[in-house]
Amino acid sequence: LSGIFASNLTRNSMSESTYSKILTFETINPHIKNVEYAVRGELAIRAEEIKEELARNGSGRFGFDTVVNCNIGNPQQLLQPPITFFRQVACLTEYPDLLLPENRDRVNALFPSDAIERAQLLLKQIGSVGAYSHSQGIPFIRKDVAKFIEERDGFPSDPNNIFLTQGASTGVQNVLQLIIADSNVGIMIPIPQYPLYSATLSLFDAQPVPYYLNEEENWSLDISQLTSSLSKARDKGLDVRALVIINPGNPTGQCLTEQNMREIIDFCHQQHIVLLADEVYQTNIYQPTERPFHSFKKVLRSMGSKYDQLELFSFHSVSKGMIGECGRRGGYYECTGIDKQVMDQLYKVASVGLCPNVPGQIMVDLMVRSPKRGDKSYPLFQKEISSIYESLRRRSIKLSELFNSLEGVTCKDAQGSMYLFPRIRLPVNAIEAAKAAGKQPDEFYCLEMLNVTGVCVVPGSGFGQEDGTWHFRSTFLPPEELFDGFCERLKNFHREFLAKYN
Ligand SMILES: Cc1ncc(COP(=O)(O)O)c(CN[C@@H]2CONC2=O)c1O
Repeated sequence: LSGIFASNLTRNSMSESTYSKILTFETINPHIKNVEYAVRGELAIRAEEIKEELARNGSGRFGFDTVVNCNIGNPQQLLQPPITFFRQVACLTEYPDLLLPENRDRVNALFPSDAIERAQLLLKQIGSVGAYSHSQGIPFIRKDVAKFIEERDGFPSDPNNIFLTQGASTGVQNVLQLIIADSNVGIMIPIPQYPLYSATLSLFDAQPVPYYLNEEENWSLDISQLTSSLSKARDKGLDVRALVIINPGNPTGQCLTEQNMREIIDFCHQQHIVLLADEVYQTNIYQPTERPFHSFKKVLRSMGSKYDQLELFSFHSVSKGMIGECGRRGGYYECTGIDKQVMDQLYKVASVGLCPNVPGQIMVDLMVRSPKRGDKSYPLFQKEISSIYESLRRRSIKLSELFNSLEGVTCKDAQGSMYLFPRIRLPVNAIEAAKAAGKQPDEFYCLEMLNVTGVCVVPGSGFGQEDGTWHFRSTFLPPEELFDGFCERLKNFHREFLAKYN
C-alpha cells in the first residue's frame, strides 16, 4: 500500500512540477497591466517596507523612527480625530440592542439624545446595517442628499438621479465605464491629474486627452487649452466624449472661479461633451472669500434653459472635507441631464454589485445632514469641524511657506483640497544620478527623501506635468504638534540633497 501511495505522490509531484498556470503576467488582461496608480505606487510600497523594518529592528539604520505617509489624503491615518456625532450614530446603528428600553439609562449616560434619535430614525428606514439595500442606495438617504444639494445650490435635485457609491472612486469608474463604448473614445483629463482617472482609462482601454493646467496662473484652466487639446484629439479621429474637472484640484489645489466654470460649461455645450465634475474637496476651501466653492450643478442651472440638456455627473465623498472617513467607503454622484434609458443602464450595473456598503451610506447621510444649530450635538460638532478646518488651513500655509523657502523650489498656495504640489529644480548631477538609477528625477528625489527622512510623498510624474518640469505632491496632514519637526526634516533633507548633487 505504501508503495502505491508513494508512486501516487511521485506522480502527483511529477504532475505538480509540469502544471502550467493559467494565469501569468503574460496571460492576464493587458489593460490591467497598463494601469498605474502612483498614490500607492513604488514610494508607498517602499514606505511600507521601511515601516516593517522599523517595527522589526527599531530605527537602527534609519535617521528616523517613524514613516510619515504624506502620499495619500488619508486624514485619520495621520491621527485626525473622527467627528464624535458621526461615530456615536454609527455605533448605535451597528448594535441596535443598545437602543432597547432596558439599556436606555446606560445609553443616555453615554450618548446625546439627538444621536440616539438619529440612529433610531436610520434603523427605522434601513432595518439592519447587515442587509442589502436598494442598489442605488437607501431611498431615505438619497432624499437627504437631494435636499443637501438643493439647499447648497438653490436648484431642484431628484433623489432618483442620485447613486450612492463605495466612495467617489466607484462612482467615477461606473460612469466612465458607461461612457467608454470602445477604445476610440477619448476622455479629457487635466494634467496634473489625480491618477484614478488615467488608471481607469487604462483599465477600460479608452484614450486620455490631456489638457494642461497653467502653473504660473495658480493652476488655472485656460479654455484655449481645452479647445486645442480637443481639436488635436478629434483631428486624430478620437471620439472625445467627456471632460473631467477636479474642483478643488488634486494634486494642484486650485479652486475655479464662477466665470471660468461658465466658460467650461459653454465649452462642453458647444463641443457636445459630457462634463464630469469631481467635487470631493468642496468643503476643503482655504480662501473662502477670494475663492469660494461653486458646484457645477449650480453654475449650470444658473446659465438658463439653453444649457438644460447638458449632461453632467457630479461626484462627492465622505473621505475628504473635515470628515476624513476614507475607510467607510461612502460617496455619491448626481446625474444631471442624463437620458432615462442611460440611467436605467447605470442602475443595472449598480445592481450587479448589489449595493454600496450600508455603514458608508449612513456616513453619507451624516455628511449631508449634520447637526444643525439648536441640536444638542451642534456645539461639539461645530467645534470639532472648525478646529480641523482651521488646523488644515494653518498647516497648508506653513508647508507652502516651507516649500517656497527651499532653494530651487516654488509652490502655489493651496486654495483647496489637501495637497501641495511644489515644483523642484534639480541640479544636473541629480538628474544624471536619477538617470543612472533608472528613475525620473522627481522619483529619485522622493525616494531619497523617504530613505533619509521617512516622509513619503508622490513624485509629480505620478500625476503628469509639463515636460521638463519636476514636482512632487505632499499632503499637509501630519499632526500639527509634529508639524514643525516634519518641516525641519524636509528642509534639512533638501539642503543636504542639493549639497550632495551640486
Ligand atoms: C479628486 C479625487 N476624487 C476621488 C477620490 C476618491 O475618493 P473616495 O473613493 O475615497 O471617495 C479622491 C481620493 N483622494 C486620493 C486618496 O488619497 N489621496 C488621493 O489623492 C480624490 O482625490
